[in-house]
This record gives sequence, C-alpha cells and structure tokens, in this order.
Amino acid sequence: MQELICATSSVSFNSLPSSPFNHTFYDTTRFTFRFLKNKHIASFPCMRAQQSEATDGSAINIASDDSKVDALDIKESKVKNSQIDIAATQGIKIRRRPPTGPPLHHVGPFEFRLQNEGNTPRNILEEIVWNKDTEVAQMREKKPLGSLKKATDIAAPPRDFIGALKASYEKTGMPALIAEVKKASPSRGVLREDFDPVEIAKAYEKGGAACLSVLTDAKYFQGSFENLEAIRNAGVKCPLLCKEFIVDAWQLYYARAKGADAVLLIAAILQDLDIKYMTKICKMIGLTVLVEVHDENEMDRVLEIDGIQLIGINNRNLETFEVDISNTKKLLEGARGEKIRQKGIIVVGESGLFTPADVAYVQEAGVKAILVGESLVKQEDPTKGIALLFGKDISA
Ligand SMILES: O=C(O)c1ccccc1NCC(=O)[C@H](O)[C@H](O)COP(=O)(O)O
Repeated sequence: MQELICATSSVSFNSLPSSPFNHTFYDTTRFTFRFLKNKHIASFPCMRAQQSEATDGSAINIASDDSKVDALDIKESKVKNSQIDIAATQGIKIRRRPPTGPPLHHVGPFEFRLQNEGNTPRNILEEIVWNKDTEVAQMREKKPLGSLKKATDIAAPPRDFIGALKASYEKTGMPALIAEVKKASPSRGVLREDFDPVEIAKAYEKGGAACLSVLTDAKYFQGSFENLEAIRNAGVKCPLLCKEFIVDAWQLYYARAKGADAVLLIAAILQDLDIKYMTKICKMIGLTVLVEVHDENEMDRVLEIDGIQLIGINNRNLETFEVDISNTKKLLEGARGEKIRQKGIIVVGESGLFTPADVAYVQEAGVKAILVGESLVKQEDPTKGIALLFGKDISA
C-alpha cells in the first residue's frame, strides 16, 4: 500500500494498485487513477510520498521540495474537450456527459480522475441530457440512421405547424394554443393518474388547440413515442410537436418517422452550430423547429441564427424549476423585441400559465402562441380547461 498526498490540490491517493504498470483504472474512495505504462518516473512535484514503491520493488523517488516546483515536469491533465470550450464561450452551462467518465488528470506517471469533478450532473436538466445521451446511443444501435431515413420517407406527411398557429391567432385574436400531453414532470410529479393520451389530445383539439405538444421522454415525464404515434394514428388533425430533449440529429429522423410535425431544440443544451445543423436537417425532412430559450444570452444567440421562425420563451428555469412568467416580458423588451418583430419570428410563451390574466400578460408582452401543460392536463375535462384558461370558448 502506498499513499501519496498532493500538497497543492489536497488530493490524496488512498491506495495504489497492486500492479501499477498497466492500464487498469482503480476506484478508490476519492478518485480513480492509473499509472502510465513504462513511463520513467523522474520526479513528482508538489507531492509528498509517505511510502512509495512500485510492485517490482524499485523505489519511486517522489520529490517533496516545493522549491523544485518550477523545474519539475508536472503534467497536469488538461483534457480539453473542444466541444466543452465552445459551449463555454456561448455561455452554455449544461455540460454533456463526459464520453469516458470524468476528465483525466496527469501528475507525473499517474493518470487519475477525481470523483464529483465532472462525473455527476449538477442539476436536473444536465441529468436529463446525460441520460438522453446514453438512451440515444442505445437506440441508435438498434435502429441505425440508414434504416431510420427510409422510415421517414414513408412516414405520414408533415403538417404545417406554423400555419396552424397563425390561422388560430388570426381567428381568435388570442395567442394560439399548443396544448401539452404531459403525464408527469420532474418538478410536479404525476399530474394525472388516469392518463389516456389519445383522449386528452382529442379533448384539446375539441377545445380549440391549434397544435399539440407530446412529451416523449419516458424516464422523467412518463411520456413515449407510442403516445405520439397513437395520437397521430387516431386522426387528430392538430400538428404535433415532439417534446423531447434533442441531443443528436438521429432523434430528428426518429421523431419524423413516428409522425411528428415539429421538434423542440433547447438552446441551453445545444451549441449554435448544432442548432444550425439540426435546423437544416429539419427543413430537409419537413419538421418545423421550435427553438427554446430561457434567458437573454440564449435569445441573443438564437437571434443570430438564420432561418429560425419560431422561438419559445420558457418561463421555467430548467435547472432550478423556478417559474416566473415575467421572463417572457423581460426577453421581449427593447431591442430584442424589435429584432424579433423585424425578423417576423413567432414567439411562444411557455410554462406556468394558469389563468386568463396570465394569457393576457404574455400576449401583451408580444407572444402570438402559448405552450401549456399542467393547467390543462390536470382538468378533469381538458376541453373545459382550455375555456377556463382563456376565459372564453376559443373553439368556435
Ligand atoms: O416541467 C418540468 O418540470 C420540466 C423539468 C425539466 C425540464 C423540462 C420541464 N418541462 C418542460 C416544459 O417546459 C413544460 O412541459 C412546458 O413548457 C409546459 O409547462 P407547464 O404549462 O408549466 O406544464
């Protein structure tokens, strides 16, 4: 057993592997590490060896003198994932799942990974995204892109999502409704026990919804692509938004193949280039894109991307669950609002809308559509729920 203590970073090696000269990772209580194969150990700066011996019996000379630090060849690992760097420059706080676990550090002959340093999601959105990365990787294996593309070719043709929103707004003079088929959520738990997605979708359509949003994530929202398919196959005419956490272009083809007319791209988790690239794919396969933003930075990023026609402002902070409908107003004020109007972008107010006063407030702020889940799905009769939300019947 050897124990090394890093004087500068207070990292301690609680145990060393019995056979260090291999590429196996060893989990200790505080981190994992390995020795680099055949690496000559000349010195080991900033570290104090309490006991050091390789398994072949040769002594490892580990310097402990801080004055030697400059002369010592510290190989602090900088596992510079360029993706992470780009995301950071765009102000994206949500990190993607590290492909090989937490970042690798190098100190002298050692490579090690600290626990809780990049290997644990920091909030619910990050957790959802990391889980989605794994889920999509598994789904891709079962259904490679080639076969999926063929399925999109024969899918029922996409309907005009934006056209439906515009028509509804013109008809009612009120924000067009995207009613969400949502069984549960991480912030609110199960919203409706007797959840029949097709029945709810039909009730929404009857109540005057312009479009529907169908949650397809199973783990956190108890949704599914079966729900999306079932609603489409039941003859519901409202165009359908696939409400997913899109992290991979493969999911766009999958959504289209399952009958989606639109998809959600969340600016908090996608880099600008991903949004551009995915938007192009969506155009190719006939999907409408709703890009979701939550703060000024995300809005400014999205406004720089050509071809965006629909922006959703989420009043819910997906990292903290805090809901504040004044967020919609804040993001539509001043020069931003002006730019949005000039570009002819339709803005959707999302989350936390419960009353006619809420609807009037976001309409006044400048939205032409709203996306509503909880307040409708919880009503015994969601058709009546729509009339209650708007303060009048909008179905006529
Ligand atoms: O709803 C959540 O708890 C949630 C948590 C983490 C990520 C996303 C989440 N919701 C997605 C949405 O934004 C809403 O489903 C949608 O805007 C409708 O909101 P609401 O009318 O408040 O149900």
